[in-house]
Amino acid sequence: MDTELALHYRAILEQLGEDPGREGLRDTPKRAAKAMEFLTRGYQTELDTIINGAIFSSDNDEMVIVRDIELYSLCEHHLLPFIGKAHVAYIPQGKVLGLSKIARIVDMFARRLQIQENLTKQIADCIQTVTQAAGVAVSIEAKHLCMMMRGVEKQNSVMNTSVMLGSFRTNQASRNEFLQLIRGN
Ligand SMILES: Nc1nc2c(ncn2[C@@H]2O[C@H](COP(=O)(O)OP(=O)(O)OP(=O)(O)O)[C@@H](O)[C@H]2O)c(=O)[nH]1
Ligand SMILES: [Zn+2]
Repeated sequence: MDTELALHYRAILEQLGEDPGREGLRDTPKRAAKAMEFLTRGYQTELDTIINGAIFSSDNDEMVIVRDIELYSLCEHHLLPFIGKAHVAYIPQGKVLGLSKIARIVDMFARRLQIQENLTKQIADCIQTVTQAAGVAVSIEAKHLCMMMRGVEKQNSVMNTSVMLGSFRTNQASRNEFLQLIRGN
């Protein structure tokens, strides 16, 4: 029994002039539905489940930075992928977060229909809420297939977005340190 999503994919194939009954396409509606559910699984993700209590007391108040977290998302305008890297930093204030949880938070928001600016802000706000950090900085660089495969067809442009919260907004030195670290200096 095909899911409703699979039936819609079947209708799309018909609209494209294809024969959904031909051998190569017979299971495609089912596969495409499964793939789309995977690519948007962030809608089903519960923050508490991914954090799983991995917040630890610490008196370290120096910047924690996780660089080069790869991300795959879908642009909400064309449902085409955008692909890139996120860099996340925070300045702890009594609590630190399990390392993998930062990447899990990135995925939770990336695996939804997004624009890059909102994705960046949602990650920053979430890390702030979870850690109660003195400051949070998130930077994302990504290439958008909707600009590469279609439309304006620019192959090399990269979009950079960033969000700074708390002391990253008010303290130029923290901001500069973050920007320097994400450039790999
Ligand atoms: N700011 C922002 N824009 C995005 C993002 N992803 C896609 N877009 C843009 O969303 C816009 C949608 O513009 P429209 O004119 O409605 O759509 P379109 O006719 O398909 O536009 P073209 O891509 O220029 O052909 C385009 O400029 C896309 O490049 C994103 O993450 N952030
Ligand atoms: Zn797009």
